[in-house]
Amino acid sequence: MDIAFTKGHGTGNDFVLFADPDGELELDAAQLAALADRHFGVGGDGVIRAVRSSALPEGTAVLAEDPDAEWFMDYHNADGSPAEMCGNGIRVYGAYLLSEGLLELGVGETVAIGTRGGVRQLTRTPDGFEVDLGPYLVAGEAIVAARRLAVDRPGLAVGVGNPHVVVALADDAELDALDLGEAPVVTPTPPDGANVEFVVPAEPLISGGVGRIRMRVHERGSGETLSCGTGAAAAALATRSWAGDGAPDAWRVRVPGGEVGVRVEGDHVFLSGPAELVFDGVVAL
Ligand SMILES: N[C@@H](CCC[C@H](N)C(=O)O)C(=O)O
Repeated sequence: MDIAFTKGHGTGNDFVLFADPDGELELDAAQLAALADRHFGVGGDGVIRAVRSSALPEGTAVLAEDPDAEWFMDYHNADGSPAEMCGNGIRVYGAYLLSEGLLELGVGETVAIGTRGGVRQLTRTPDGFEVDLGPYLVAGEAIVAARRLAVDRPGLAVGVGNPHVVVALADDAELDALDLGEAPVVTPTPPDGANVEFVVPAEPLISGGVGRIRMRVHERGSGETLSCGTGAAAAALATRSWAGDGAPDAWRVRVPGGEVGVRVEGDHVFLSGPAELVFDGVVAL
């Protein structure tokens, strides 16, 4: 079977995207992992299928939540496992729908997109997209061990549609020394696994009313990546909660692949950043 794909990324978090509007291509986990394989396939941190919500069983709940959510982001990690949400992926998905002529959206306009985590509102901005990640939950403590981390550290569980555990480190040297080639061990084990973010404050933490942090991430199902949008939101939310009263609502999160913006409004958290399409091709599966 030949699949026409587009390769895209958001701050270096890269994806293989393909269109299957009517839900005719049900790829299994091994086929999805083969697409994402960096040696034997196209290569990516995840695979995104553009499919109409009406063509999927999950779409029933999505369309009940928002009948305007015509398109569903069918997201899978590099190992072929499904995930509820992808913050970088949904921006790249927006760019892909536009480039394929499947969506019309002017700057400042918003579209509803279905995901396994529910409907997300995606707004086109002059330099990319902003997504409303919805209501967040900062709750639950854990202990995290990682290679080259001298002592285990406390972690804070954050839910933004998908599960995260955020760990504060002392400084850049400690962050740079981490070996994320192996998954950090989180205790107690999260029932559905977790993405794990390690953060350090910038110096100063807050300038011009904006909080600034650096982050590295080990993603569930994908390993260490150059960026994770939902992870950046989780990292900003955790740092904001540690900072206490008076902490800013706006954050800039530096990741190995660039920088994204996070802002908190009420009980919702928003993520903004670029979305790049890099090349198209056809791959035989
Ligand atoms: N890179 C994504 C998150 C992708 C899903 C994640 N690995 C999970 O399993 O929850 C992002 O930008 O948010």
